[in-house]
Amino acid sequence: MFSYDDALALLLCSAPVLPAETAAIENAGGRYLARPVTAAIDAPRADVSAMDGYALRLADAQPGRWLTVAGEAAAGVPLSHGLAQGEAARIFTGAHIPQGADCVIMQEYAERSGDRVQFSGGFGPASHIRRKAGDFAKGDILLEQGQRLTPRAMVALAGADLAEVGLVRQPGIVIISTGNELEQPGSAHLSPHLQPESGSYGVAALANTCGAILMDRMHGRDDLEILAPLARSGIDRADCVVVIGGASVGDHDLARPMFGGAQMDEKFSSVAIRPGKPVWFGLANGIPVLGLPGNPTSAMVTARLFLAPLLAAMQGGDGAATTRFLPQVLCGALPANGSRETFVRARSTEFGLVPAHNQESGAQAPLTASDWLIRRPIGADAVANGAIVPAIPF
Ligand SMILES: Nc1nc2c(c(=O)[nH]1)N[C@H]1C(S)=C(S)[C@@H](COP(=O)(O)OP(=O)(O)OC[C@H]3O[C@@H](n4cnc5c(N)ncnc54)[C@H](O)[C@@H]3O)O[C@H]1N2
Ligand code: MOO
Repeated sequence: MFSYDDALALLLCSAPVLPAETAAIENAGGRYLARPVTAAIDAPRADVSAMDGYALRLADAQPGRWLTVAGEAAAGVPLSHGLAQGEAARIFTGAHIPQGADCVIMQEYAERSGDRVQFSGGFGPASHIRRKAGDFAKGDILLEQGQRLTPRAMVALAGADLAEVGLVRQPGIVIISTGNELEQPGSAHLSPHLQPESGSYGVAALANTCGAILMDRMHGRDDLEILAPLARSGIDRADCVVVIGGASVGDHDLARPMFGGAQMDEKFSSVAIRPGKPVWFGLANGIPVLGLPGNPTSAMVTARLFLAPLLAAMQGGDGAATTRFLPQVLCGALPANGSRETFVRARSTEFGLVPAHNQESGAQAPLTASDWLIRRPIGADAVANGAIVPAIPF
């Protein structure tokens, strides 16, 4: 059996990176950069005011000294001339600093009388001037290749004055669920032997947050003659295929046999984790195929542990970074761990992470509130309330 770290490393080094394309920045949010982003302009473009007030020479600024207001500078509408000694310009946030001025005094300190102004304070130390290129300079690399365009990064991208950007193509995924007992949500009530196929809905939503596009969701009964064509259709169309269920060792577990017609290069099957031990991964005709255990909690945990990094890596991102465990405060206690690494479902609160009472791998309800996974190493000692534990958002 593989350890989680070894299985993840195998998956990441065999993940094919998809080709690049150019896209309008409107559609770039959440996607991965195929090339670094270089600023086309300075920001700010010139020295600009950070406040509404008056621009002047600091040497002229003394309490009670009247200066002549020589005009107005607003954002986008600069003063057409420089400032002479003894002059001030009315200025607004974002306006270019007039030539000759070296500070801005906030209007709260100003007393205005006709075209004269004097100040009661505000003479420093802040000059309230944002310097030309103080944020970034033309030619600076603002975003690296492989970086994901977060909402925050989108500001810098647009601020760099770029209309288009080089991105890695989004992976199209096909999800295949298996099982005679499963029926589309909304129909399971028709028979006591049916239950809703829930796993694919969670996995599809997770894949979506990872930048993938759901091409198709297919379901097949536990019959190789039904499942093999679904597998074929998946690897013929998709960049990545996810199979849910049929991963274990039972007579009806056909997730791997269904790819029998393809050239299957299996990288791992069975990982020493709980939940999710039967998770498996391989390349079928070169297409990544991830097999998730059918139990809904197991499917979601393994999707988070393997599908999220896989999709990041396929988009040229840092797959390992998606599962970087962070120190978190435990709110509650956890027992000693056994011979498989355990990923405990927990809920974040202001006091720390509270483990869910129900840690069953077949559970569905605890998933609604469990927004973190706590990692428990093999053989770990029991931990008490307040301990620092490694965890990732779930
Ligand atoms: N003899 C052994 N039996 C089992 C082992 C083992 O090592 N030896 N492993 C257990 C573990 S761990 C898991 S996890 C399960 C997972 O097995 P499968 O991937 O084959 O899952 P299924 O048997 O297809 O289904 C398990 C369970 O989950 C329900 N299910 C399946 N798919 C979905 C779906 N898309 N949506 C909602 N629910 C789903 C299914 O109805 C079953 O109840 O195997 C253990 N057995
Ligand atoms: O993945 Mo199974 O997770 O332990 O029920």
